[in-house]
Amino acid sequence: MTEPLLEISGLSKTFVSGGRRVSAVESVSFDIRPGETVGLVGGSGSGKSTLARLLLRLTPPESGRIRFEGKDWLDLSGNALRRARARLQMVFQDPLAAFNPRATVADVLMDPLRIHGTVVPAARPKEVERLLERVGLPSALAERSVLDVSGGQRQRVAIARALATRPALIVLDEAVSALDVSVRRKVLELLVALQKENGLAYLFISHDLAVVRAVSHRVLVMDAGRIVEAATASRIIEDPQSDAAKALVRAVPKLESENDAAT
Ligand SMILES: Nc1ncnc2c1ncn2[C@@H]1O[C@H](COP(=O)(O)OP(=O)(O)OP(=O)(O)O)[C@@H](O)[C@H]1O
Repeated sequence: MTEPLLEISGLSKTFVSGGRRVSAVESVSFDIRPGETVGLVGGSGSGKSTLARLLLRLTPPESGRIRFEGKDWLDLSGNALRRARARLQMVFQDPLAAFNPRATVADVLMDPLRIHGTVVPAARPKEVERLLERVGLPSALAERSVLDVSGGQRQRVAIARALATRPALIVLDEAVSALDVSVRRKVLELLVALQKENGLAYLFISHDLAVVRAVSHRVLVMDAGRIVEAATASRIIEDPQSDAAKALVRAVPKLESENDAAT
């Protein structure tokens, strides 16, 4: 069996706010294999974004281990960390929050190429064109301001930026949640196609089980900081065990009728 790409064990994070302790992530353990999409679903406040932030090392855990591509991810620093970061990228719900609002699409894509030295400077404009093409955008978009493209195009630019450093894993945190149904479906199709081409793995985080079902090989259900259920999306939809999964399944028929309305 293939070695896991990412191995998380016993990961915990507590916040203290207003004198109250909140166990945002509690003893979370799971693996992701190369080329696999793991869906992470849960209601508001269940700990999904905190888990993503721990994974990206945007916040340190209290305890637990993360191994990524065979290395102790939490121990890496300096150049080794920079090299490893290229392999683990993230796409957020609102790419504008992560982009410089004065940037052009080309600037957004040039940044990671420069920071990670992915291609030599002379080859960067061509690489920008290639990245745009891979996410289904015309090369003419390169000179446009990031403020001047549609929400769907902007999310494709965010995916292209993540791809720029040739990652093995992309964490997508509510990455299609702000898009309308037909644009969302096209972006999901793009993610699946890119995975087939490149053997990418995804951690696909969403509050929406219907969206997670469309892309995930396996789904983890999170509730109050813990993983309370793990199975295929179809199994969870047909036979949810936990209260959290039951609540997420109840929300699915409504979304399916929205999808029908859009077709
Ligand atoms: N910086 C922080 N300080 C204090 N508490 C926090 C902080 N970040 C998250 N929390 C708390 O941790 C818990 C988990 O939050 P988190 O944002 O990870 O959940 P989520 O599943 O991503 O929710 P949502 O889908 O609403 O974003 C919540 O109770 C939240 O209030």
